[in-house]
Amino acid sequence: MIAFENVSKSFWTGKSRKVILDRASFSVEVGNSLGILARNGTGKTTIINMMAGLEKPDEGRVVRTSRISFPLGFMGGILAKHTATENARYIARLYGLDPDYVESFCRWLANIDEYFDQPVGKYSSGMRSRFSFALMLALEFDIYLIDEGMPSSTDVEFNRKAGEVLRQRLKNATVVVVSHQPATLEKFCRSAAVLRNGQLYMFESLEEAKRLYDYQA
Ligand SMILES: Nc1ncnc2c1ncn2[C@@H]1O[C@H](COP(=O)(O)OP(=O)(O)OP(=O)(O)O)[C@@H](O)[C@H]1O
Repeated sequence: MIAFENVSKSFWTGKSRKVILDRASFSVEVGNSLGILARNGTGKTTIINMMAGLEKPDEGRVVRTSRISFPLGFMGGILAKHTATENARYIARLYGLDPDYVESFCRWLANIDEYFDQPVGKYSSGMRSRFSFALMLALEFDIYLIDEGMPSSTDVEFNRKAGEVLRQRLKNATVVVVSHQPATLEKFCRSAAVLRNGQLYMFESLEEAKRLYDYQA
């Protein structure tokens, strides 16, 4: 579970205060995948980062009682001067997993051939995003955090394999997806929420959430 208790978060823009959350309380339960609809620039990444523990609220607290992933595509734990092999094995040890399994899973999914043994700093952006996505799926989490859907990969084989692995994972895991597009949420989520004026409004279904989201358009 991830619970936001009276969480406030805002940024000073140089001219005014941009409010992301204003004393907001809500929770994400394991087993109930949640899609959050929010317009661009209203705080999607900030909320996902607070769920992951990468950013702190100004006030209130975020309680996390499950194994929560880093956000999909987050490269913060991957060192550019090390190879994918070294990164995968190091992160496997940090999470108490078998390094051989994590390395071979990432080799299979990321589809970057001999570059797997080159420093990550030499990768194209597509290779980096495939590797970070493979790494996230190799680790076992209760809740996966996804910012704006799947990575936009042009690698057809990767998209097919990654989509299949994600579908398998979601039989047992929960996902939180933030997006400005309802269509992105349809694939993953059971319930939905709308971020609006510093509050997160929760709904049982995406259809209900879309009504509030459309209303403000
Ligand atoms: N560290 C920061 N300092 C100042 N302003 C920030 C900071 N981080 C984010 N912001 C501002 O807060 C707002 C929300 O940012 P955030 O990246 O969470 O939004 P988003 O909905 O994910 O945006 P996008 O859809 O464009 O990626 C934006 O106006 C952004 O400029």
